[in-house]
Amino acid sequence: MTHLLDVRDLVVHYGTVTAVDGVSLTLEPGETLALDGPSGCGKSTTALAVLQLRRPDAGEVRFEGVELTSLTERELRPLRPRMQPVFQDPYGSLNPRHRIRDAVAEPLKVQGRWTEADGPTRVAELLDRVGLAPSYGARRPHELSGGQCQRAGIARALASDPRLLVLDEPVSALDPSVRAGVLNLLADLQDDLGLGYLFICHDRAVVRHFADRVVEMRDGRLVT
Ligand SMILES: Nc1ncnc2c1ncn2[C@@H]1O[C@H](COP(=O)(O)OP(=O)(O)OP(=O)(O)O)[C@@H](O)[C@H]1O
Repeated sequence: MTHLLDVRDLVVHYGTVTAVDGVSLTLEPGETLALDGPSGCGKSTTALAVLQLRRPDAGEVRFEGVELTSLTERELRPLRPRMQPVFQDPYGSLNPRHRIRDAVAEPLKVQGRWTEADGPTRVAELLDRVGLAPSYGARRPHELSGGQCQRAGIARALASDPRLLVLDEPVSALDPSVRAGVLNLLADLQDDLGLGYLFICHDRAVVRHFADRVVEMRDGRLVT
């Protein structure tokens, strides 16, 4: 059976520090797997290695059946849109000088899927899909609240038509009052689009509510 994501014996070193020490996990379409554990245990490094934003030192990452670690950057390029990150800091993931509509349009343009006839409509649809009124498209990130900005980041991720979202503490930096709204949005998107979520979070209540399965990490390893 081909999993959406199949990670085997992943190892990542930073110099003499072994941040990830033999992590194996699988994820199916439409499923949320939470990665929980204390600060410094290697959760973010696992996320980066899955996305091939940090190339692992050993192990395999199969995404939709394709083994990524042996691919060159050039070979990875067509696959990258299908696995999108959403990071903790909503402002950090958007260029502060770009209007929201341009940030959401950029993946479409880079991937050759932009036309003047259809592109603006697609951007408006994506903003609507994440609960942002069209007028937000003209704003820049600092003119949005943290929750609105995270929604814009999610719209930008969706512009690539991903199958997998790697969500690294996506609501931890948000005001508690807006967290539930963003989590509900993520749940709706998963229902509609069948996205797989690798969800990094150390808030037990959120994990219990949101995840289908939870794996716990300690000192670079999964504990069972
Ligand atoms: N760029 C880096 N260079 C050197 N060491 C790093 C780097 N990034 C992380 N580390 C180290 O690797 C280990 C795992 O860090 P990582 O950020 O993956 O953990 P984490 O579980 O995501 O922590 P947090 O919840 O605090 O984000 C830690 O010991 C950390 O100090």
